[in-house]
Amino acid sequence: MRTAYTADQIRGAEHALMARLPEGALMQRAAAGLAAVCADLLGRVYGRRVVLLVGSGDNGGDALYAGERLARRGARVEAVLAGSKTHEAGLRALLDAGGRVADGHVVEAADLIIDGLVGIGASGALREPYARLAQEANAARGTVVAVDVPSGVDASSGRVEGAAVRAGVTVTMGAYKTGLLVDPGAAVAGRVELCDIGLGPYLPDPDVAALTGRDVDGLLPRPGGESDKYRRGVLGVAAGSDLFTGAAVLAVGGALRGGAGMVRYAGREAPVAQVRAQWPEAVVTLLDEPSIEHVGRVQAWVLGPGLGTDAWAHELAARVLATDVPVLVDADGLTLVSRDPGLLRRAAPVLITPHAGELSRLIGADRAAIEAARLEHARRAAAELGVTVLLKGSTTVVAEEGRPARVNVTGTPWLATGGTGDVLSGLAGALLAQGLSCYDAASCAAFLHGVAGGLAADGAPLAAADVATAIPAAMRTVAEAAR
Ligand SMILES: NC(=O)C1=CN([C@@H]2O[C@H](COP(=O)(O)OP(=O)(O)OC[C@H]3O[C@@H](n4cnc5c(N)ncnc54)[C@H](OP(=O)(O)O)[C@@H]3O)[C@@H](O)[C@H]2O)[C@@H](O)CC1
Ligand SMILES: [K+]
Repeated sequence: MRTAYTADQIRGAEHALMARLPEGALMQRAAAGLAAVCADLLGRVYGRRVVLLVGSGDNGGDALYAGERLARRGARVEAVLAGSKTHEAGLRALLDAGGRVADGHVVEAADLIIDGLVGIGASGALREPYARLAQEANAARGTVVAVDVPSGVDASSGRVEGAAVRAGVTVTMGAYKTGLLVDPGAAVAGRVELCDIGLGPYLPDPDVAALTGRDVDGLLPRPGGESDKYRRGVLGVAAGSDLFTGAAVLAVGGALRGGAGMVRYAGREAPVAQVRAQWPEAVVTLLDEPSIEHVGRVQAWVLGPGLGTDAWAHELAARVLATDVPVLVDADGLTLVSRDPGLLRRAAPVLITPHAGELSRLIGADRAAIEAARLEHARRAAAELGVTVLLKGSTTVVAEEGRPARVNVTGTPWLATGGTGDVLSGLAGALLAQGLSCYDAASCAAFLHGVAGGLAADGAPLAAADVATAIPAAMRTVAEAAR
């Protein structure tokens, strides 16, 4: 499990650790780690041009001391002093080692640029001249190494307001910051290298966590010798309509590949015909009425993909949500519950799987605001609606009250195509039916869906059905990662 922390949590741990160490020791550890990564990136250090972008706080101090170390190894190090003040001891150390303060534009010609403008002490959008320097670094040919977080990224949320450094590598001190795992911050952090400065024992419970393949493998249900199709978990799927038959086919496909013992599909004529034709494995019930009375027992439901939003669909949604088993609500199901929030008031667990637009209707927030602060809005929705939220998008986030939010780190931009969400719903539903909690089912499904998308795409476009087909291979991939 990769864990990450807010700026305040990091600061608290740093204070506790600093109290036990001589002054400046932590910054020296940070600088040593940073310089080592930079030296690796440069290959040969001697004679290479390194530019330090130095802000007024300790983030600039880290950059200056790392610059000192590189200067001692023969690099030509120049510091651009951007702040109203500068870490004095750090600057002296750099100058003593042969480094210089830059006069004029040096960023463009650098082999390596160290972004020490701001770290966890930043607030709000980058001011000038920081914002201009961030843009110069982004336009330069040299590798950009961010200290702690790329400047312009809010360390606690991943939020970016205005300009931000786009790093090739981020060397983060002591522990991951939440903003390095959540877009848009994650997208500009590049490869993240964790520099151990001894913070571990002082860290509190994490703010967010990201599952690894090993974690997912450990959580996935495995059939035992005495398993039969009923004991392995039966999933009900209420999806599809005469207009949208494909959503039903894709959700059932995701569910069948997700390891459910059996999938019961219930729907209207056209999707029933399609599901029957595509998936002889599914047990299909044609619904004359919006009722699930004759569907048979299930351990969980997927409700909503392609279901439509008419009175018939509303009635079916009400019946499904009136059961006492976990329900995953997606797509049209989300539209129905946003019109009739009372439907979500039930004792059994609910997992909702919105994208930003669907979430905006559910909690009355602006879509762009949700995209900019995904974690905050997913948490808000979980608290306000009393459900588990899987917010889809550039970084998929799983939020549930009282637990650290989970951030998904797998996936490919090729997954942004019609129908992949239906596959995800089927997969997550299958995991729910097998007994995983909403929290674990959502985070494992997001992880596997991302891996399956990568395998299916392999650098080229994919169709949603390919993702469902690739789910077993994704499960084998996480099993191999765990070995
Ligand atoms: N503590 C430790 O033990 C260790 C800490 N370490 C390192 O220290 C970093 C934290 O250092 P920090 O607390 O000094 O804050 P930091 O991120 O440098 O920025 C603060 C300065 O930025 C400025 N500023 C703020 N917002 C701004 C904006 N929008 N646009 C422009 N300027 C803005 C603000 O200036 P002011 O507003 O006062 O002019 C303020 O002075 C941390 O990320 C890690 O790298 C490591 O060495 C490990 C040990
Ligand atoms: K930085």
